[in-house]
Amino acid sequence: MRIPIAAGNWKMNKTVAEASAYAEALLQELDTPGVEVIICPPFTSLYALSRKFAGSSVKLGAQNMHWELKGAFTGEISGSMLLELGCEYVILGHSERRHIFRETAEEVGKKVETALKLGLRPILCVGETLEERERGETEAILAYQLEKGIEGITTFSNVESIVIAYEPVWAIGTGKAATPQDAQEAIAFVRGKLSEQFGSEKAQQIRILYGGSVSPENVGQFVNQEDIDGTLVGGASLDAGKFLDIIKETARISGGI
Ligand SMILES: O=C[C@H](O)COP(=O)(O)O
Repeated sequence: MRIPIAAGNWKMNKTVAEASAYAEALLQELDTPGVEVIICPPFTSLYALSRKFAGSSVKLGAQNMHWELKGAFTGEISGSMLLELGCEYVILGHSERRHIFRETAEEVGKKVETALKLGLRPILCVGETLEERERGETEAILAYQLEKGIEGITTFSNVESIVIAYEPVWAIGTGKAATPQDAQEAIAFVRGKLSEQFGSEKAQQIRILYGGSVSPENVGQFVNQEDIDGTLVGGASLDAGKFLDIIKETARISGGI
């Protein structure tokens, strides 16, 4: 049984004061034991939120990290620094990192490898652009990003701790979500690739999320799909009330595991 996830990626939003107020509002209302809730704030709010969420079921994630543990990498943050701040998860290879900051698939793979070695759980994002989809290249892109993302981890036994997020680039922040059928198809393809790499038993344990214009209104349709184990939410996670609705709907559709 794969426990569903509702993960909020705040991107570059919220000051420490705003993040703390959000955490208080979330904790006051949160009562959904069947869903794993993850908040990924900017680095600057991680320490404050780790204190707020201590003793609660809410998990903390970062939005990026470097593949090296320390050194002359101005402006970067290491996985061990994230662990010290109480992070359990780290988003890697988000499309904004790949497209705006030109992160390569190989670099993402190095980060995934380091995260798993440290015991940090990667949320590895994969997804095609609109042009790639229109050219019929969706599966080729997913296969490539996945292959490079996981190629360093075949020797590790904790591969099931990885989470994959399928985020079609054209659906991110546009209000135009993928159809649940298209998302299911892409995610089933990803699970098939994981199965080829790690065997079907491991692949069945790995959670795969959908991300891209998820809202309280459409989340149920995604979580209802056979291979979709939750959502990675951007814009709608910035409002504690909306994110709570997404968590509740995820719990309701998943049958309150
Ligand atoms: O990581 C989250 C995604 O980029 C989705 O963002 P969005 O929900 O604002 O479309």
